[in-house]
Amino acid sequence: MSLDWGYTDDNGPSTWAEKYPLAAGARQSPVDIDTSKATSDNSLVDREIDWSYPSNCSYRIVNTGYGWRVDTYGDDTALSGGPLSEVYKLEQFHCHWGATNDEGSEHTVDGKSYAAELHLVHWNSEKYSSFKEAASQPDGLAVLGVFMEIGNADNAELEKIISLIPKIIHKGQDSQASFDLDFGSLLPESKHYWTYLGSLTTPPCNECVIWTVFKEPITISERQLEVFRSLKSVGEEDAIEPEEGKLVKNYRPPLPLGNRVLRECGP
Ligand SMILES: O=C(O)Cc1ccc(OCc2ccccc2)cc1
Ligand SMILES: [Zn+2]
Repeated sequence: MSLDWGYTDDNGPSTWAEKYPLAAGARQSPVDIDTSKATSDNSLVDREIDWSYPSNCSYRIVNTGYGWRVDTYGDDTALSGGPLSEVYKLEQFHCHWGATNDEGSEHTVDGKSYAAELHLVHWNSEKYSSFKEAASQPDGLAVLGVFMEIGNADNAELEKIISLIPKIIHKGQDSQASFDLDFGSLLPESKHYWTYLGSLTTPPCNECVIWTVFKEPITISERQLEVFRSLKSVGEEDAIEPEEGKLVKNYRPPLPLGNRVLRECGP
């Protein structure tokens, strides 16, 4: 069964616009962050970006066929300040990675890729009544992008998620877990970031995202990244060779920033 879209040569990012016309828009993500083009903006400093996530929450981790995704039940979550005019709720978070460690992030910085990129997806619950409705609005979603670089030590918070991946190797599998996830540990210490108006980085590529990409990466170990790459893009019932269907890459390369403003907060 051929997928509508994916990351292989015949259904990858260069083909998406055929079935998802928004993918050819002028406000697409990701972008290469050309640091020489970033402009400082005091309003970003005056209203520091702020988040609050519960320390203990129940989660569902699912293999979407394009990677793992943790669905949160965002009741007592909140993201505000910085480039945001309203309060946004956390809907889900997921990750993008590559086949080798010299690629994998979606955003790049002066042409440099990181090994992976974590996305925490929030929706504007002050203005809209659902995630779905928000995803059709220009200020509907706020995604925090966190670069991940290879380090010697395992990332302890990510390990709680990684320990569940063997239960969701095939597309469509999910696992319910209630673990004490400290989101703060999934974010870098520094709150310095770049921000710009963009889109979903996967079809339907809606141009509904206010992006905040942190400057400081977090670390992940090579072993942990290999666990991500062990996920499969096909269901358990799809009879394929063991090595086939492995999700070794699920990132979209950068699109032109065009005449969009790229702002930064912090050096
Ligand atoms: O990759 C990203 O972080 C962007 C992104 C964020 C949320 C997301 O949700 C799936 C989805 C959103 C709207 C409509 C259909 C599907 C899909 C992509
Ligand atoms: Zn993403």
